[in-house]
Amino acid sequence: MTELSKIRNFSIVAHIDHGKSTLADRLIQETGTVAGRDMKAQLLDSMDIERERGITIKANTVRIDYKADDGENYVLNLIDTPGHVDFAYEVSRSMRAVEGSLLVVDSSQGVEAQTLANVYHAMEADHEIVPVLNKIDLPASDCDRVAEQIEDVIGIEATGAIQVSAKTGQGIHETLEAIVNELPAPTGTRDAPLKAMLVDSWYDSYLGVIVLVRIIDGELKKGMRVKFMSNDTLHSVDRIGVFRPEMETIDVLGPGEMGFLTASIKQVRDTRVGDTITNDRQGCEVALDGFKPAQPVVFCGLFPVDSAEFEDLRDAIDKLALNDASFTFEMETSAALGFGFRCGFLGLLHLEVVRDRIEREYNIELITTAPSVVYHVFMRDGTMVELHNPADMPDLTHVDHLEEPRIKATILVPDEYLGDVLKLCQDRRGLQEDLTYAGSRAMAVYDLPLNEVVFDFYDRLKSVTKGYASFDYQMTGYREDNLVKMSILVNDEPVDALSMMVHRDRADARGRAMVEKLKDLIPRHMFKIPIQAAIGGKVIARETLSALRKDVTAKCYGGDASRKRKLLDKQKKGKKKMRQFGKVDIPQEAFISALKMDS
Ligand SMILES: Nc1nc2c(ncn2[C@@H]2O[C@H](COP(=O)(O)OP(=O)(O)OP(=O)(O)O)[C@@H](O)[C@H]2O)c(=O)[nH]1
Repeated sequence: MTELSKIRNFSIVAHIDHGKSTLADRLIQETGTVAGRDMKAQLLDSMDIERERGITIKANTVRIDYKADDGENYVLNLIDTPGHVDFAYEVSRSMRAVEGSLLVVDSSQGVEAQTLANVYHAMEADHEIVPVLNKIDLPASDCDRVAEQIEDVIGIEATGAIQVSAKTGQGIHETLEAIVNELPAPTGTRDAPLKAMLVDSWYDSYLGVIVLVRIIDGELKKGMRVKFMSNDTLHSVDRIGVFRPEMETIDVLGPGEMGFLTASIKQVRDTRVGDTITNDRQGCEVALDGFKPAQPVVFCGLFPVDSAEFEDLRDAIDKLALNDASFTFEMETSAALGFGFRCGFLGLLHLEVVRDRIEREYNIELITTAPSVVYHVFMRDGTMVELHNPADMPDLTHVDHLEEPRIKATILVPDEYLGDVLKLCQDRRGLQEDLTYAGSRAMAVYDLPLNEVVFDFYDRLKSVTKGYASFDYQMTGYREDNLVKMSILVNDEPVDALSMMVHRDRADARGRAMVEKLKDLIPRHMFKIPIQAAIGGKVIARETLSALRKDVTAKCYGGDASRKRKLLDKQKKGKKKMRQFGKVDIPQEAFISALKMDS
């Protein structure tokens, strides 16, 4: 057990790619926590996908022993936090488990949108913040300019900021000294009942659920019976330990310390992040302020391309959910796509990560339907229903009005692209809230409907600014607007998987674009096929797919029966990849392509 005054708990906050993981690796390496030859790049990013995409998803932690220049031995607990907007919630909750942060800014780039978003989380958690200017080995590095920008935009003193190259190792020693000397030690009482914060949990196939904890007061020992205060469940602690970064079991964790416990817990869902863990008897009286659970904000349907793989998909989703309590799912059937699941995600990146993992780790090819946000539908009888799927829109005669989720988006962009960014935001029904300048960069703050952002906003933003813009958002609440459900009818039959919610003013343009696209995607049949977009009973756009006149067997001059059969068989095979709608076959790719909003 370590004395409180010798413990420092901290996180690193940074914009994506500014070098957070590289710096963490260096700190670990410099202190000899991992022998040089065991060092692989990006030690803390554990999942393959994280490594490939270079993004950190699951919060992780590592305990570092450091003998400081004052001759004392310190224990430094570094909590790793995800850097992407979708996981802002994980950032804010893990911040509450530590007392300080290193603010890492790439000195060749400067402050970006996620620098701001993440540093605000640190400030909200009352952190002491130590600024670190990274990548000073790069020729474009300009520490004075970036320090000034940090002072201007964030409002923290940065003239004396530590100058670091996580690549060459320069400034790493100074960083360790700053952690010891500038960050506060934790406080807590050893001879009090146990009070520990459940910081995170994940599923491990050997050990079951692993729970990351921060001890506030008291001691956590192996063999103890503990209570999770949110639901009064009791557990026997099998094992406790720390990450260095590999797991090492120890006997006791005291106040101020961070580590893990296992207690034969079967599912991540049985643990609530932010919960308070205490003794089963005579525990602490007041629980820590609970955190609100993360709410999925983007929903979409996942269907197997090959309907025979539905059970495999169910299996994959069950397994993924073991480790990801923020992802929700329920079974869905669609006339067009068969059996699948309607799934809820924290954001688009989260959706992509889950979809990639299903395709890659479980080898199931998927059809993803259009992502939709959650609308609030206010009925005439005064009740409100949440609408997760446009196909479930109630009968309009019972609906009073609709509300849609809005976000506050912060975009940082070099001056020369500002015009394009403002236009993009305007096009997406954005309302400007603020526009300021820091050096040659502009910061625009917009109030936008989430619905206009989930699809391809980020891609468009990247492309109009050649990748120079950075973007971050937070949900702000719901607002009423003139929203309607647009249905698509093929040969006079409504096709549910293609219906979507749109703003009334945009409906005509969307409808037109959609029917034109479908006309290209649906093959011609023996008869004429009208393709229509409609709101309620009113058709707002229409195309007609002309009839196919040629009979495929016509070339066979009646004579050769086997050849004729072969041709018909071939035609039948081709049909398998289609879904029949009334009398019309719609190829599967039509569902995805038609919904893509490339303007
Ligand atoms: N030249 C130079 N490159 C660096 C330095 N530090 C990090 N990099 C590079 O910058 C890139 C991003 O570094 P990461 O450590 O992955 O960035 P990150 O902030 O952890 O990114 P996420 O984990 O995706 O949030 C990598 O290619 C690093 O090799 C540095 O001091 N100098």
